[in-house]
Amino acid sequence: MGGPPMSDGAFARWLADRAGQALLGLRAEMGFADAGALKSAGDKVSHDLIRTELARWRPADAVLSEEDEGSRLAWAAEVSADAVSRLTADRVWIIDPLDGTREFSEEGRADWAVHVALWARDATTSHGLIAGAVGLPAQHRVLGTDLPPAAPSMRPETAGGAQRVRLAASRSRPPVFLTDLAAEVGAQLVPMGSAGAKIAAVVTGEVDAYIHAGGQYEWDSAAPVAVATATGLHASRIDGSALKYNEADPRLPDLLVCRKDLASRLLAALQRHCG
Ligand SMILES: Nc1ncnc2c1ncn2[C@@H]1O[C@H](COP(=O)(O)O)[C@@H](OP(=O)(O)O)[C@H]1O
Ligand SMILES: [Mg+2]
Repeated sequence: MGGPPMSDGAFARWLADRAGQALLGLRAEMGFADAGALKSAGDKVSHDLIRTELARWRPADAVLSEEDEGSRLAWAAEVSADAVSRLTADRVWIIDPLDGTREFSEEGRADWAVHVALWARDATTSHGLIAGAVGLPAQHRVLGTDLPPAAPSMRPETAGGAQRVRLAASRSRPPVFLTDLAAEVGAQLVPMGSAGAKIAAVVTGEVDAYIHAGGQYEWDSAAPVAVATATGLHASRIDGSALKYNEADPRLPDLLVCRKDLASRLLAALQRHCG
């Protein structure tokens, strides 16, 4: 029996795909009658699988996973063994075993994802991420930095003028300022679950941008941001500053991911609405 792919990018893809297949199997086995039970089982099955494979194939690396006990704590407050090791480690896997847990539990929805990213101390990128994969099991695809998709091109303008910007946002917790911002820039809001699914939709050109504010953690965006930047997209905080990963405090409450040609226009609008 062969082992998993050796390069970190191909390994991230392999892991995201394996976890995604397990999650599809769980949906088929449990059905949708008990959403709470399906969500809990999904988080656990995917986390356990990824944790086990990382321990087996990358034993020297540290891990930050949404589903680890104490993962949301800032390191300075209450120190768990994992929090200490990841802050001194040279390589840290940042994992969201099931992003869009709510959508995973709703029959027919495909906007949920598995996130596997690798942060490295000696990375030359501003975010520090050197590999990542976003599994979209119900869409039967995995996007990864090992084979980054081509950057989406600008859409042709209509005869009557510029196309409306399609702006993805949370279905359940969109930023309070977003309706006003969308009206100002003439954007159409596209509600969608999962940060990974929304960033994947920007990568594939199904939408033009994703804006989030009001709360999120590093694992919600690490893997999809690694793929987005490998593809040549803009990814930053909503004030334009760099996204940083493997910080002592894992909260990373806001971000903008979009085509590069839209970045200055959207950052200027963000400055007016929440600067
Ligand atoms: N205000 C907030 N505070 C904390 N996490 C948030 C948040 N808004 C969104 N998120 C997290 O970001 C991910 C995408 O959210 P959404 O689908 O609403 O866009 C979800 O991850 P999980 O599904 O992994 O919990 C969700 O929990
Ligand atoms: Mg998440």
